[in-house]
Amino acid sequence: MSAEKSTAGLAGVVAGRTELSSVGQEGRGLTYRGYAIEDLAANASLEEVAYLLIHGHLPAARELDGYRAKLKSLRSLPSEICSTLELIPGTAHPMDVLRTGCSLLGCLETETDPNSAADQADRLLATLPSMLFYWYHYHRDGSRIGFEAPEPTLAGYILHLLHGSAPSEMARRAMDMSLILYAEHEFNASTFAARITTSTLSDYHSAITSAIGTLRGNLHGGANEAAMELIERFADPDEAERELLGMLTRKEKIMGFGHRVYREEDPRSTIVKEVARALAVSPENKRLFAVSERIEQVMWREKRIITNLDFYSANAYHSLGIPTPMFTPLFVFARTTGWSAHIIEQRKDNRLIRPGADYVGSDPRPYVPIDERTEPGR
Ligand SMILES: CC(=O)SCCNC(=O)CCNC(=O)[C@H](O)C(C)(C)COP(=O)(O)OP(=O)(O)OC[C@H]1O[C@@H](n2cnc3c(N)ncnc32)[C@H](O)[C@@H]1OP(=O)(O)O
Ligand SMILES: O=C([O-])CC(=O)C(=O)O
Repeated sequence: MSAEKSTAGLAGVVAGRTELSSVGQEGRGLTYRGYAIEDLAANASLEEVAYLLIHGHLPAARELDGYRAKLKSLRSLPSEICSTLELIPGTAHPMDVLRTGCSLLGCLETETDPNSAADQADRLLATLPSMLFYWYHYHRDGSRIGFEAPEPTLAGYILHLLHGSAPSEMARRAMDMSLILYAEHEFNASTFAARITTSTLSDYHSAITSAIGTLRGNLHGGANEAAMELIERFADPDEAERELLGMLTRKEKIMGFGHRVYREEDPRSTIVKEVARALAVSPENKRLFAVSERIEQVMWREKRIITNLDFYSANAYHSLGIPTPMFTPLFVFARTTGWSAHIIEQRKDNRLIRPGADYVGSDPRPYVPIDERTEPGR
């Protein structure tokens, strides 16, 4: 591999320091502030993880109760946001809705104290699901939903607002686990975008708006939606195998596979695969799970490329009845915790992030007056 290819996309370049997560030490493994992702996913809730990331320690029972109550009290939207959500077309992508909603919240509740990022994070975490589902229901059937669902957790609130009724315990737990898995991941592209914006001394909402826009693309958060679209294309595992081989021959990218840091295993994929397996109860979801397993087998056999978190998350979300265009917004709800913690960390020891570039353009040349110029190719 040429030196140019090896560092293209900043691959392998260490761009700063963080206490928030360790990713892929020796090609595998993930910890949030030293706690293994396996332990957090099995035992914690998103609120515990959010508190850990943003405030620095796992909350004691009283702290957790207070934190949950605070988030619950912050769910209502200002009327200006509701009116704007009504104006955004129902055909917009939900990621664009969240990007706009976050930006508008920054206009209405502008951050003036850089030490208030944790409070800004609480408000945004609490309101992002309200924004998405207000917009969704308004454009689906004209209803203006309220925000008083009696759900103490973010996981329950998301499912309740989407479906309009209390979720099952199994669904609530699956959503909580998924949010934990998606919460934080070191210097991924969207987090780095948030840190770059923060490094200019910009405000909290600008940093998160940058991050949402960066997460939207298919090479990053958008991959969970693209993975679902792929899985749904195939009637059965044999068709999936045949078509996949063709895609690989044509050098097409298979969404939900590969990772910049993990080479042997994305530990979150192993966890979410079991969540997806448990949720795949209906014949239709069992079929989609079998198709997914075959795609995984073929990718490993042919290319030695692993599933990343996005692949089986797609199956899990589909089984939970979540519309595919809402998959990446769920990633936003979760990653807002990690982004916020990174904004706080960046501010603690800030220096403008501004890398250099190798100039590969023209040699110096004289300016040509406009009446002496010709159009290229003419
Ligand atoms: C939560 C997340 O954001 S995780 C990432 C989600 N994104 C996806 O799932 C999109 C699909 N995956 C990809 O495009 C890539 O694997 C990325 C963007 C995640 C990582 O990109 P990079 O680190 O630049 O890829 P990397 O250098 O490891 O690629 C090595 C080789 O494997 C190939 N490869 C990597 N991923 C895939 C894939 N999903 N499908 C097919 N081939 C792949 C590359 O094309 C490259 O082949 P080449 O050497 O012949 O050019
Ligand atoms: O770390 C990355 O490159 C992508 C990411 O956000 C994740 O895997 O959660």
